[in-house]
Amino acid sequence: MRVDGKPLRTIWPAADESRVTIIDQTRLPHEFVICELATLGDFEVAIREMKVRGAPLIGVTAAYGLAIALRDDPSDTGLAAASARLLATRPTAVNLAWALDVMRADLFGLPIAERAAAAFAKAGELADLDVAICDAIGANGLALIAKIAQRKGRVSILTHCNAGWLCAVDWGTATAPIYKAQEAGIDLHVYVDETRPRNQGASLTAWELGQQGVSHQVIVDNAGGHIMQHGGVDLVIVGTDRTTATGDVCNKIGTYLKALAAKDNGVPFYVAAPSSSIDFAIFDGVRDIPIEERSAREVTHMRGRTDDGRLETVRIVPEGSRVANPAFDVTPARLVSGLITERGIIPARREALATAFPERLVLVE
Ligand SMILES: CSC[C@@H](O)[C@@H](O)C(=O)COP(=O)(O)O
Repeated sequence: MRVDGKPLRTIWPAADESRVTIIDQTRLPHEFVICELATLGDFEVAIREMKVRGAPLIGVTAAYGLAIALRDDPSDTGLAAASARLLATRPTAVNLAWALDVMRADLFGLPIAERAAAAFAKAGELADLDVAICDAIGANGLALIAKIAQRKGRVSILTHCNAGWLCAVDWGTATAPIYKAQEAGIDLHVYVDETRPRNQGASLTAWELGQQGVSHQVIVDNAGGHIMQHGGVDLVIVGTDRTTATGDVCNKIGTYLKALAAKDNGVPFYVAAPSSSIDFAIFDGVRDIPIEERSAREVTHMRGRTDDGRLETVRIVPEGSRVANPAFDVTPARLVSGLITERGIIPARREALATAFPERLVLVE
């Protein structure tokens, strides 16, 4: 994608393999700041504090973090310890575990002296794979948008959180079909849920759609149902942090309410679901997906730029009020019209997932 007209990925390695560079997403949309990650600790902080966030990007970042850690200790113990530290940074998006599993499977059989270089190369492969997957999701999702465009002309899409190129390495998951439709000349409008408490919609999705020149409006999280009732939304596309073997979808808190509103209003609700987000070991998302509980401060405080240009954080909740801050919720498969995967659009059903991704099936049940 492009920032100020220049092509960019969200993460890129230094030529000497000593570090990687990321966009610090906690500074957007007010400041565009890049920073370097050179130690395992840097990677842990970047993921935990959400300088990088979004399921696919967390996975790729962890892969690079493992590669950097192996430069100091490439032994079996070093590999296991670094992997455990990275895995502990965030609990919900399964891409993190997936990327670390893929890395470990590749590295364990290798001579210790070769591991660090091999790990760096493998992390690069995972980054490229993510781009290819999102590109394919874009091509598959484009067909949905094109069909609506044929019927109606302008297509209005609602999205939640940031499942844009900032959540991945490039293209994004939910935004890939939107960017492909834009390239195809389809007239589009995107409603962007602000996505409290961290405002990934208002701060990140709106910023990136603006950079790409896509028509959009930020709406408060409670507005989507109203707009759907009045025929304003043709299609909902969201991302996923973990898709179960049965097609339940865990995504940013508030996604479930949008799915309910979509169902009640006959609006198709699609989930852009890369295979790296599928957890074939989980069958009941509501019961079994670990939901990250984040700090109360994300709810009690808001950060923004004042009219005279200062960045300020202010309290919006009374002192003394307690806070709950679950970061994700689960949308049951019955509310999902379809999963837009890199292998096509499939029903959110166990048989369809197993048929599309047979190599990912696990034997547990
Ligand atoms: C494709 S990444 C998942 C996204 O769909 C997004 O909605 C999301 O939940 C990201 O969560 P975040 O907490 O910002 O890492």
